[in-house]
Amino acid sequence: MELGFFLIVPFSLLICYFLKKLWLISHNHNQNGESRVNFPPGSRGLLPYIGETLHFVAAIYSKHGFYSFVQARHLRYGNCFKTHIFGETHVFVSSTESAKEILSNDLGKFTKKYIRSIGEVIGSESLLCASHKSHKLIRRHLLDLFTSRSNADFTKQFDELVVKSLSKWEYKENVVILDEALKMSCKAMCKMLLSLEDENEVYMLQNDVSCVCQGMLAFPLKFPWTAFSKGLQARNRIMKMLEKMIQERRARRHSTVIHDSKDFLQCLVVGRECQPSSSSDTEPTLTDAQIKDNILTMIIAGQDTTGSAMSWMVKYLDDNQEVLKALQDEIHSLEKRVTDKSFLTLEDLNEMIYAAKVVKESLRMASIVPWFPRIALHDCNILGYTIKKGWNINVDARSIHCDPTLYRNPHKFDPSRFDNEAKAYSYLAFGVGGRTCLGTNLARIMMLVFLYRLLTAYKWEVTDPDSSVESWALFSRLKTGCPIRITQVYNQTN
Ligand code: HEM
Repeated sequence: MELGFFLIVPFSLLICYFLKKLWLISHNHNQNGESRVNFPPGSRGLLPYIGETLHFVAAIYSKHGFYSFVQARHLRYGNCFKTHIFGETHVFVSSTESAKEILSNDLGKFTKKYIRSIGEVIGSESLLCASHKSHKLIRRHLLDLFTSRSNADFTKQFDELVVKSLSKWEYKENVVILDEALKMSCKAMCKMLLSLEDENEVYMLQNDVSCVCQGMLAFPLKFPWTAFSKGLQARNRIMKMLEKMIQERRARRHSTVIHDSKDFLQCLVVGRECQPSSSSDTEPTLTDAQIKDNILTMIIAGQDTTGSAMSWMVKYLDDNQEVLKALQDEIHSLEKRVTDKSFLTLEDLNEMIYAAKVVKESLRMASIVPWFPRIALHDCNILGYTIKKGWNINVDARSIHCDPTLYRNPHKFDPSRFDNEAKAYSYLAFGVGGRTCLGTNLARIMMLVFLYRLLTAYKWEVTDPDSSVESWALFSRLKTGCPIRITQVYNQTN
């Protein structure tokens, strides 16, 4: 009787298995129960909702960070694969053709999508989360602020700030580039957006922004001790501060006292009086909620990315002394021409031809924003595979940046590869299309000014070469933060 039972169970399971297979074949479905159309390769995991979520979370905590999850599957399946995480299907694509189709989005087949916790913490009116229609309006208003005049003002402001910050290193031996770069980029954003300069206020805002960033990545659990709740609380404090500032700006508008702060907030509050507007006169101005959410968005988008990029750049230069030498030669010859002036100008930066390539190559190698999330609005076909409406489709910028058919010897740090124009859609450090980074020029300015001042003020060497990445970070960040040992450079003028 017992033996019979032990034979019947596996036998029945076997029969069930074959029946299911027969059913799937007759109904034109594959083993996962999907219709036999050509879906991208990849695994949906063993359990329905969980899918490959646990693998993804394990990658987040690994030495190589969350991107290692994508990288492993890219190696296994190629330029297009699918996975199932947090109950949703995600497709990753990494060819220039697919990047063009998705990012240019000429046919309106895709839209941007962020997970719920991101939307709640950064705000539903943020450029990152707003509906297609609102996004267009907000983006047009913000674009008006990034003029050549504001770039020129920003160059001077940022240079002043870097000179001041670097002078404080004089009595230090060791400096962590990421910490210093985050402070500098946060101060720069506060000044440009809000004319906020008070050290304490900037410090408090930086802490709140960091809580918001952590909340954006956290599980949306609203208990007082969770990162998500802390992110929301920090957001509320920032919103209150911005509300107060907006009221002050409105009051100033009617006052007879002349104020010279023409920061971004002022321009957005006062509207087209301040802007040589390209947006039509009939276009609605932004609501307070839109202004507040997008000031917060710009602080986050501008601070963390640029801070991380600077620390990667210093690490790559330290790892590649011959590049550092060529860069030093360029900067020292420029230094001879600019020493008489107090601060760098945009024209000076335009002369930093090799340095600009160093910046570009650092951003390619680091791929600070490793993939760009979108969602398919209709069933469609990408690289010969069927993509279902509602699936997440991510353009894997990092794989494109490391594709040996696009970049020879892609893991070598070689700025001179940009002597020639890169192939269309192969360089995605700032994205492409209607969602391209608004701060591309600002980021370049910050990185060039920082390079110039670092190389002319100090000699340095990285003291911890570890290239592990931080586990829970919004953007790709070095875990060590890139610590350096510095010695001051004394030139003839000292
Ligand atoms: C090295 C520094 C930076 C990098 C690598 C970077 C990268 C990017 C990328 C890749 C995107 C597009 C993402 C997508 O298409 O899904 C983006 C969007 C954006 N970036 Fe940056 N960024 C940097 C600095 C800045 C700065 C300084 C600002 C300052 C305002 C800024 C503001 C924005 C905004 C507002 C968006 C959203 C644009 C939209 O959705 O229409 N970024 N950035």
